[in-house]
Amino acid sequence: MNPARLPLRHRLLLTVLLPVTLLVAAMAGLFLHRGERMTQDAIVERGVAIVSFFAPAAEYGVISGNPGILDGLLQALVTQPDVVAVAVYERGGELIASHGEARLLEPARVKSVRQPSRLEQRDGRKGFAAPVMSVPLVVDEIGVQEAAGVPGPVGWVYVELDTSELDAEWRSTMLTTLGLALVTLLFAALLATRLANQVGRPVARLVDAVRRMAAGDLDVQVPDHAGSEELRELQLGFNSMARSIGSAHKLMQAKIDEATARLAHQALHDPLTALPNRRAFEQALEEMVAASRRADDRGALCFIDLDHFKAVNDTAGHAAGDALLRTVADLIRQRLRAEDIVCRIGGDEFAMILRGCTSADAYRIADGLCEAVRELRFMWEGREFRIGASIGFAIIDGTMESVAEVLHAADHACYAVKREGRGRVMEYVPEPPASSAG
Ligand SMILES: Nc1nc2c(ncn2[C@@H]2O[C@H](COP(=O)(O)OP(=O)(O)OP(=O)(O)O)[C@@H](O)[C@H]2O)c(=O)[nH]1
Repeated sequence: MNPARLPLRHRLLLTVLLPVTLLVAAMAGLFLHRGERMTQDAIVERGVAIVSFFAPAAEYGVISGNPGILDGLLQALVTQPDVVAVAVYERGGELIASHGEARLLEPARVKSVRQPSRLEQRDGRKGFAAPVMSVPLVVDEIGVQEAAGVPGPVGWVYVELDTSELDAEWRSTMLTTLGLALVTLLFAALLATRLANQVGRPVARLVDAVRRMAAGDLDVQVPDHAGSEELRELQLGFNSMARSIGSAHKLMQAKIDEATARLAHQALHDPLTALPNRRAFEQALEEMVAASRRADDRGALCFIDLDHFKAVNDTAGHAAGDALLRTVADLIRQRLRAEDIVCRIGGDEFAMILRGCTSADAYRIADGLCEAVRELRFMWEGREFRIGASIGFAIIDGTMESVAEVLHAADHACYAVKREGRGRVMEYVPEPPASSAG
């Protein structure tokens, strides 16, 4: 596991807890180890001290072989709080006197002892033994003095101590130490968790918010109440930055939507008259023709070509021609029903798609328009201009195969009006099929 890949919160926890745990464990271990050694050493020292004192004191009793002499000494020893058994052996290994119940006593081992020492320890007890040495005296011309040479032991003493109370005390000290170490670790863990939460959580939320922003969620905000002032500033800064980016994005999106709508409108409308253009006209006509073939939906396509429009352009200029085109567009628009469509399909050419009408209806509407254009008095810089309109129409009733056929029919009718003198309305009449020569 690579610690660098851990989340920040876990890394903070690890950084604080690992050294603290190691330190507490090392301190507790050292304390327990040294404490135990010192306690055991003190007990051994005491046991050795007791047998060291006991051996010379028992010398006379051992040499005399009289247990009665040793009795008082043994009684005094067992009154010591931790001394539970004492025993005295003579040179041959025979037990001379004893007191208390010795559990670890092995006479053979006692007799092998050459100096005060610990023999055995088990079940909360420790056994100590020491040789009883007798220093023989010689009487010479100087007086009474110790004989030369190393004498052998004349007997042995044995003392057994009960250390269970000390052991229990030591166990309790050990448990207290371990408990303290545990409490210290828990406290450290609590502080580390708080620290990790105070720093790690806000940072994790910020990271998450940045990711959501990158994924397109620009309304994202983070809570701004982190414990540390620097983090709080970071949170507030992020929120204000996110708000700015969000509103800039919304503004930009609104402009894009507006531009897109404008482009879409421009693509389908004539800039001069604001009427639907040729493209929109073709779409509308396709729908109308499809509807007429699908259902019994009748309509009419009218082509309007202005008469003598060029004269206005030539006499009063292009601006006048433009103004006149706008006037005529308004005129046609005002005369149409809501369900009808009027488009500018060329220079001075307009087209109307009339829905749900018969041939008579279409004629009436077109004728009314023709009359209105004829009546129009267009004024430009104090001069009056008059124009006319030639209108040809074709009925859309599902009998024609295609849009092209309908277009051709209306155009044909309009051309016929132009040819026959302008200024009126004519319906397209299909030519009768050529009769077969009889
Ligand atoms: N002002 C203006 N003139 C245009 C525009 N588009 C085309 N024209 C002009 O409109 C005229 C149309 O020509 P015609 O239809 O032959 O002119 P007309 O006098 O109506 O002829 P008839 O239809 O035979 O009566 C041309 O002179 C074009 O230059 C435009 O957007 N603005």
